[in-house]
Amino acid sequence: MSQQRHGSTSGGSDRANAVPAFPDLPEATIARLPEYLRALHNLGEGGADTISSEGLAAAAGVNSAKLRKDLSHLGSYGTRGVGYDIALLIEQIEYVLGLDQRRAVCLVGVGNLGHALAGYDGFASRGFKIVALFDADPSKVGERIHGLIVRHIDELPQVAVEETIAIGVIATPAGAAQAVADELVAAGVTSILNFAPCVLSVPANVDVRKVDLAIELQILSFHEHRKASLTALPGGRSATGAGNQEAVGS
Ligand SMILES: NC(=O)c1ccc[n+]([C@@H]2O[C@H](COP(=O)([O-])OP(=O)(O)OC[C@H]3O[C@@H](n4cnc5c(N)ncnc54)[C@H](O)[C@@H]3O)[C@@H](O)[C@H]2O)c1
Repeated sequence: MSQQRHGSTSGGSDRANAVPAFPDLPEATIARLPEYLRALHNLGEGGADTISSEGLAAAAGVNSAKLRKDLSHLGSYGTRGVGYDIALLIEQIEYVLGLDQRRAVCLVGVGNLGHALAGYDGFASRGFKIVALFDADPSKVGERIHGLIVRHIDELPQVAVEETIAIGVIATPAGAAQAVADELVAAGVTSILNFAPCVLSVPANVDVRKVDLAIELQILSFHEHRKASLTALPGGRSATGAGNQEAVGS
């Protein structure tokens, strides 16, 4: 779930040639771009310079026609018989996702989930640095987690300016999440990743994405239910093929 905003930018001259004036991308395409990026990095690290659309689609776990359509939105069509230039495509996707700029992240709520997120190396390796941790519980304030000291939530306005925090992650109980979102917005944060199981109300210029693993499990439960009902049909119809893969959160 998200409210997506598309800014406009002229970009540098090389990039302006590589990517059409800021592309207006379907939400589903935006959600798949990080999957393509991850697959491209893996392929590049494996020594490949180019990749066919079928190869990249298989590595990203999507259908190749969908991948070609997604990449055509970036003005990237590959070369017949050669495929896509991996380094160029990485540059194009990183540009569109804005990953060529450092984005400071803060985390609010340093409980069970917050501890795990604060210690996750995967953010830094993908260009996001958690620069501050906040909690309202005085017994947690001052605790050091992976080199960062937990600060009281009251320090958020000052730290948000000092660290130019762009993205706030909420890992508080649902009952506190709206108040925390309001504090993040008041501190100038315009993108929020919400792990709390609730809907946040935010101004139109603020983007929110929600992560809820329970919802993903409920969707898988639906598919289990559907498969069981198919095999229970007379004649025992059963699903075949490669199965469906969707990235969590897409
Ligand atoms: N999205 C998911 O898939 C997923 C998975 C697990 C947990 N969750 C959710 O994540 C949230 C955190 O779960 P948890 O198990 O870590 O909970 P927790 O109780 O261990 O931690 C919550 C932390 O938030 C802090 N907090 C409470 N109010 C605050 C406020 N106003 N300002 C700052 N900090 C505040 C608490 O002091 C505590 O440290 C819950 O909403 C939970 O439902 C989501």
